[in-house]
Amino acid sequence: MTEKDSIYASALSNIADFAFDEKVAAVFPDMIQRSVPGYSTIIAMTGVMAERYAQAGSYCYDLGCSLGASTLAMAKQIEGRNCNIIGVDNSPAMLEHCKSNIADSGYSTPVQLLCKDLNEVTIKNASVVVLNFTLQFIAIEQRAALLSRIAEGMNEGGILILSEKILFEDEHLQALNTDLHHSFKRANGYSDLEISQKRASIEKVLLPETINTHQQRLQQAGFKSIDVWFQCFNFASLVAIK
Ligand SMILES: Nc1ncnc2c1ncn2[C@@H]1O[C@H](C[S@+](CC[C@H]([NH3+])C(=O)[O-])CC(=O)[O-])[C@@H](O)[C@H]1O
Ligand SMILES: O=C(O)C(=O)Cc1ccccc1
Repeated sequence: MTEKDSIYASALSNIADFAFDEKVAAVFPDMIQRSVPGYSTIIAMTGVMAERYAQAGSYCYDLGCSLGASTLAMAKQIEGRNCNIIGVDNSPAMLEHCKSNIADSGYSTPVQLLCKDLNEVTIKNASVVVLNFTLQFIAIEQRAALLSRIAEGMNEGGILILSEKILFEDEHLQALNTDLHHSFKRANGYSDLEISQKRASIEKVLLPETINTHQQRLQQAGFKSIDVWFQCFNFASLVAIK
């Protein structure tokens, strides 16, 4: 079973920038479940959408696959469909845990894991591409080029699933949703100290944008039909069809 996240439970004299190291990898399922409202729904529906859009003989990409949650949801739903899943992450610690999760799962869908930066990954013959809470960690000025490369590597009729922490243009809504997110974390057992120390550690590395910015960028990248299919407080998921 997964360990409990207590990384920010005691007062730290120096709060380092958040990194996907072994300490995080060991507690990641607990951390993300207790930190992202709607996480399990987004993962399960990623599988459901993959089932609908996966084209025979194509690739399904899980970009920023972490411990493989979205990969496994897809692997389950597309068994016997002659598709390959490619999971990519640039954290060796996360990918080690991912590898054993895939090995333990027993689904027949072939999965290949790559330890690579997303900017160096070739996307080709893709019918499903998943960016679940990953684009937010990519430098803002690199996001448009990455999405254009993804669109180029996708087949007509393919789907991109983009899940992100989001910002609000309206400052009242921004304050409200940040507050509701913190209440959600408190309800899941995180203390005020844990919430504020984690907030400081992700401040410079997790850079959210508005839904509007995401939609415009997806359109510019070449996607045709774009919609928000899920939102809970300051977390949202979009679909974009090529
Ligand atoms: N440049 C990069 N190249 C490759 N990987 C990267 C890069 N930057 C960050 N990552 C990887 O993106 C993942 C983001 S977590 C995704 C959760 C998963 N999708 C899930 O649905 O369970 C989201 C979160 O922790 O909020 C981490 O594993 C990083 O190592
Ligand atoms: O914990 C938070 O406040 C978040 O915004 C979500 C999150 C989840 C896992 C790693 C980094 C950020």
